[in-house]
Amino acid sequence: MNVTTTSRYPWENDPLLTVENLTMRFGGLVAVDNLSFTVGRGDITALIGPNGAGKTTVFNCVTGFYKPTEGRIVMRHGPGRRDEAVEELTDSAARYARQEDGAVFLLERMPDFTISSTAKVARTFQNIRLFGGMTCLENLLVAQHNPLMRASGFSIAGLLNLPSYRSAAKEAKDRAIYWLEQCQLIHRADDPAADLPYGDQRRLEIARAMCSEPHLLCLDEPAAGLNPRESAELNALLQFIRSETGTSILLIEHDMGVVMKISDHVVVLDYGRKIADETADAVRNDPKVIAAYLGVDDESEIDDEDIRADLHRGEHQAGTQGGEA
Ligand SMILES: Nc1ncnc2c1ncn2[C@@H]1O[C@H](COP(=O)(O)OP(=O)(O)OP(=O)(O)O)[C@@H](O)[C@H]1O
Repeated sequence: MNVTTTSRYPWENDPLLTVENLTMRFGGLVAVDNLSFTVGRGDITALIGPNGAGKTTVFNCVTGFYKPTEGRIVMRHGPGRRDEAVEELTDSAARYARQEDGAVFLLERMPDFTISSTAKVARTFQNIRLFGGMTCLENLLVAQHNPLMRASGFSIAGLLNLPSYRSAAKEAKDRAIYWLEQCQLIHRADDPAADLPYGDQRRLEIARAMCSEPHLLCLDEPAAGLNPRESAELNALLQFIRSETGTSILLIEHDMGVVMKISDHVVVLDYGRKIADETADAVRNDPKVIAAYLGVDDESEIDDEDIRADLHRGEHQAGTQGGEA
């Protein structure tokens, strides 16, 4: 049975991911300090903060690259909070539990490859990690290696080219072509990934992640190094992904033009701690956020036009986003 609660924020009523009291220490350094936040189902949630605030460390914990020092990271398939199922799972030794209409996962217990294949969390990296010598199409087919291996019966059906394998292989290719089209890269399908301009490589990484049909897409600075036209194309692509596939997006981004235009919800970190957790509108006017970006301790001393202007980039368009209360 799902417990229904009504919260001030829509993302708390239908959470896809909850990060609960997450702490990550590296020796004496506390990179993430007792952090809790929620990613709403179908939302674009941004994680922002100054350099070294702990954003990538949070991604690495969510995607299983790091095992958190403390804390719980819950992923839910299917609607609702599923509080009872989450507590039962926590009390057991299991990593995940399936229900009739969904499943709950404790990501801190799962190895990284099952977080992507079973919990359906995909990610891109701050530094592009494509197979440069493979074509764009091949990069997208490699991303679907797991379902293809299953369909091949781990060799026999594939070797004999049985109908079940042929149909899985066709589906994988169709999916790859679909995402190349959506990312405006279909004309580069047979070119080596390394030959693509930087902005195209960033979109190819997103296409590759989408081929695994994730419920949650984690993007680490997808707008880094993009020119204004490419940033606008990225905004359109992320909004398309949300509206057409329902995939939720968790975004680390320094480009406030991207963050403020498309985010339903913004979480702000500073020195590993959460200092704001609000709609984009509320965050851009928050003195604590402006102070963190300026690196000043006394909020009353803030009067920096550049930071204010940066946080207000995209304000007009943000007002049109449905998720922003
Ligand atoms: N593997 C590691 N070992 C030791 N310290 C680490 C490790 N990974 C991150 N850190 C430290 O943790 C802190 C947070 O780093 P993190 O990369 O998460 O910040 P960030 O907010 O993503 O920064 P940026 O915006 O510059 O990418 C930093 O002080 C960093 O040096």
